[in-house]
Amino acid sequence: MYLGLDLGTASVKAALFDADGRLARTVARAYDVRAPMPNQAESDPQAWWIAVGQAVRTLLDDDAKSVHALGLSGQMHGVVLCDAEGEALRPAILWADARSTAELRAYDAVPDVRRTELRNPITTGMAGPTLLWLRQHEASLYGRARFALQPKDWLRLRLTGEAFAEPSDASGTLLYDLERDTWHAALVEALGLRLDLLAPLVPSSATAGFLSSRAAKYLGLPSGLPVAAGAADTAAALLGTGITAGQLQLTIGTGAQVVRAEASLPASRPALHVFRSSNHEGWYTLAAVQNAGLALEWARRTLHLDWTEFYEAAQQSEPGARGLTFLPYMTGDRTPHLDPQARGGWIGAGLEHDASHLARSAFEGVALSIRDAVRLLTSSTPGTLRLAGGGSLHPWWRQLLADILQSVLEIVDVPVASAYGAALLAQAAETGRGPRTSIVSVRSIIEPRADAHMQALADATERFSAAYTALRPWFSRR
Ligand SMILES: Nc1ncnc2c1ncn2[C@@H]1O[C@H](COP(=O)(O)OP(=O)(O)O)[C@@H](O)[C@H]1O
Ligand SMILES: O=C(CO)[C@@H](O)[C@H](O)COP(=O)(O)O
Repeated sequence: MYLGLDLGTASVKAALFDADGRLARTVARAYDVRAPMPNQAESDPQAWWIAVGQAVRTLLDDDAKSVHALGLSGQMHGVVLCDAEGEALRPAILWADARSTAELRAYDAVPDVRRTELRNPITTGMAGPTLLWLRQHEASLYGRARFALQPKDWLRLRLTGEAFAEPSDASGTLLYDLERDTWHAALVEALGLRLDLLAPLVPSSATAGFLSSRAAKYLGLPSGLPVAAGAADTAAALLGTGITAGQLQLTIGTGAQVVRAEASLPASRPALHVFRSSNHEGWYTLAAVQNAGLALEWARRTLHLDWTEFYEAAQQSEPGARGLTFLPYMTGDRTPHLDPQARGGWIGAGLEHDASHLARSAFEGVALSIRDAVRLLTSSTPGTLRLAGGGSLHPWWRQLLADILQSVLEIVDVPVASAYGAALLAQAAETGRGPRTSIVSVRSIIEPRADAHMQALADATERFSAAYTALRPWFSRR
């Protein structure tokens, strides 16, 4: 058996797969994302550690002795500032954090050629700008830290006692040279950041340490098991769902990611990311929707509804939510607007609206934001997208997505694609043979409808775009 651990933004997913790639069981444990100040998003790594322990111990049952190796995947871009043993010096600063707006200017001073080698827009929430913020605002912690790690690399340090990074997460830090496929030492130096904070790089499918006796006891596993370097959650999901060059995937979790796997290193395009995949040679272009499950969760909590009630309320409203618009930009927007100052909320509420319209417009707003990302990535309406992620499971929501995207959605039979990708990397690390091809198959297909309610959705689309355009100057003055 192979254990895949996906350290997501909202929860950790632990999943056990047999050597043929069949899912045996999966367990999730949630933790909090906090905003101590406006524009911030943090999580406590100790809460991650507790959730990992609970999830793995619950998952294992009697299978502990049959586990051959572990692999990790995790939320991208964030920073855990820690000591040599992985003791976090402060809460992790996450991808959804926009505190580093002023620090983005430091990248302007870097010669263009180096910026091009990053192949990515300069945005808040990425490790580079976050480290610039930490150097400026928490200089003593910054000076004292031994490592600045991405979340799953921090988890691996806690599991093995060794610190490593790997290309799929490192390429999402704005400190990585996509052309030479290594840390961008010259850029790190030009920014005045500490290169020694970045861990040595190994391939995603390499063994990057062995389970320490302390961690083994904590998880209920044998000590000495190989732990694969693993991959960023999006890269792991691509491996898990078996997407190949040219195919498109939509993952919906806390954020949503629209991804096209690429056979060669793509040129950079405004408001789109280019990251390394988990293969030795492979990349993907990513349109990043900053607020998906995160915005729905916010709306649901604000309306004091549980998920079942939230879906029921939304289905009681007519399409278009009787003219109500919801902007989901709770933590700013990446694709397409690259606007960390943007914010969310309901616009156009009148006495004719009730909770059902508020709920329906929240789902429509998130779907329309995903539509914007899809359009920017593909410049058209894509025929088919493969769907993954814990925020994409409800049948009514899937149909609404297909209708708003006007694309066919393929539903695969592995609910935890990133954890599956992590387990495939664990198997590759143990066998030394490179990741096996995913065995997932398409279980069902959601066809977009083209009936009467499409006019209401078309009107909602127009209102949604106009609302952001009208509000952009107001957001920038906030
Ligand atoms: N029934 C649901 N419908 C839509 N979104 C949901 C539902 N339940 C949870 N979510 C949202 O989906 C996200 C969890 O999905 P998951 O793939 O586990 O995310 P992550 O990898 O970010 O932890 C959370 O942001 C949560 O608010
Ligand atoms: O920000 C990105 C990609 O740019 C995400 O891949 C994050 O890593 C969040 O993932 P989820 O927690 O939403 O799955």
